[in-house]
Amino acid sequence: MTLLHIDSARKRFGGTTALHDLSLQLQEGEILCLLGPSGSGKTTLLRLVAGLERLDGGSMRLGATVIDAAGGPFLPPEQRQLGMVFQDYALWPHLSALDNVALPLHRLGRDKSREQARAMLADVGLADLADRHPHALSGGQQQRVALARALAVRPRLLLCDEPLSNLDAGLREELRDLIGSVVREHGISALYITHDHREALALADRVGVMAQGRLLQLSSPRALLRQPSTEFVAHFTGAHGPWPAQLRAGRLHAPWGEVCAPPQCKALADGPLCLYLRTTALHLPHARVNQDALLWPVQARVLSHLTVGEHTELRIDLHGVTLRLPVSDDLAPAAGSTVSLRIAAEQTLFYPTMNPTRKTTTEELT
Ligand SMILES: Nc1ncnc2c1ncn2[C@@H]1O[C@H](COP(=O)(O)OP(=O)(O)OP(=O)(O)O)[C@@H](O)[C@H]1O
Repeated sequence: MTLLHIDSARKRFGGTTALHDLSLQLQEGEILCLLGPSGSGKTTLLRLVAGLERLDGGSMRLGATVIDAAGGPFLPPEQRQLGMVFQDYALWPHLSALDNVALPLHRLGRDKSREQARAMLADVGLADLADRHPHALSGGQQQRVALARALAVRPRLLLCDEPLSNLDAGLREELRDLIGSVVREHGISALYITHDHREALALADRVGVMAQGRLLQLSSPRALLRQPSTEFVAHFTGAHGPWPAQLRAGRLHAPWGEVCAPPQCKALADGPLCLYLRTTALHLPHARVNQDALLWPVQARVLSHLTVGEHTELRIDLHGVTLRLPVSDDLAPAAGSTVSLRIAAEQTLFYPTMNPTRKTTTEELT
């Protein structure tokens, strides 16, 4: 069942149009992540849903209730039954973790509200720190308190505005997984905004990619990875490229030579194309691959080795595009050497273009 209906939402700030007639629907129990670069309109959309801004065009419904319609009804934020988690935790500094979580439950009375707050703090792994004040908690712990506070009121919808962006990389993953599991356990729907595609892909049931106030694609993480609808979406969700290519009579002329065009080119007209790929489509010499797969042999130049946490990565130059490839420690060819790779052709992505050397930018989307 649909919980949140956003229908042709438009928002202007002076001469800037922050949202251009954006429509989407969020289902009950769904975690929907909005992903996009800075200025794409993510926060504006979240603030409109929260009731902190008003629509200039279109409408929004929460269940059967119209919460905002341009020139029509507007439901104040406090009547929308929403929970919110922000980047900066927004805890009361003079209250303990327990009292921060219990405060919005005050209608239940002191004992009951504290009992529920304690249970919620236990759900986010903070049972032992309930009596600490925010200044005595780490950033990650403060964000757990903020999450517990937002969920304690059993909101119909949880709104998260880049909740992990002030935390270190390791902690971000841990808290991302906690948010996902606690939100799902409580059966709550969430609208979650981020500019980190890994975060969105790991957490969401569906991801919406935004640029310049428009929704470019709304898909499951799997569909988004396999079939990004535009070059911009491919690039923004971590695909590498572009490599210029030419399609001619079932053959592909790529920088690494003339090869058999993969099935996904069938729908495309002959002519210049931009080719993108994810590192999962690149196989090292000894990697096991499906023998029936169409593989293109390529040579890449090793630029350097990087140690990323417990993993080693090779920085390679593949026909003019630099990318990082995870490798095992025992396979670490020297910088300056050449490494033979195979590209899983069926996992490559193609976009028609008039000028195969250009990179899509957000400006071009307007
Ligand atoms: N209160 C405001 N007054 C004027 N312009 C605004 C206001 N809020 C947002 N904008 C503009 O609207 C556009 C969308 O901004 P928004 O903050 O929604 O983007 P965002 O995707 O959330 O970016 P970020 O990731 O940097 O927060 C931007 O051009 C921004 O400058």
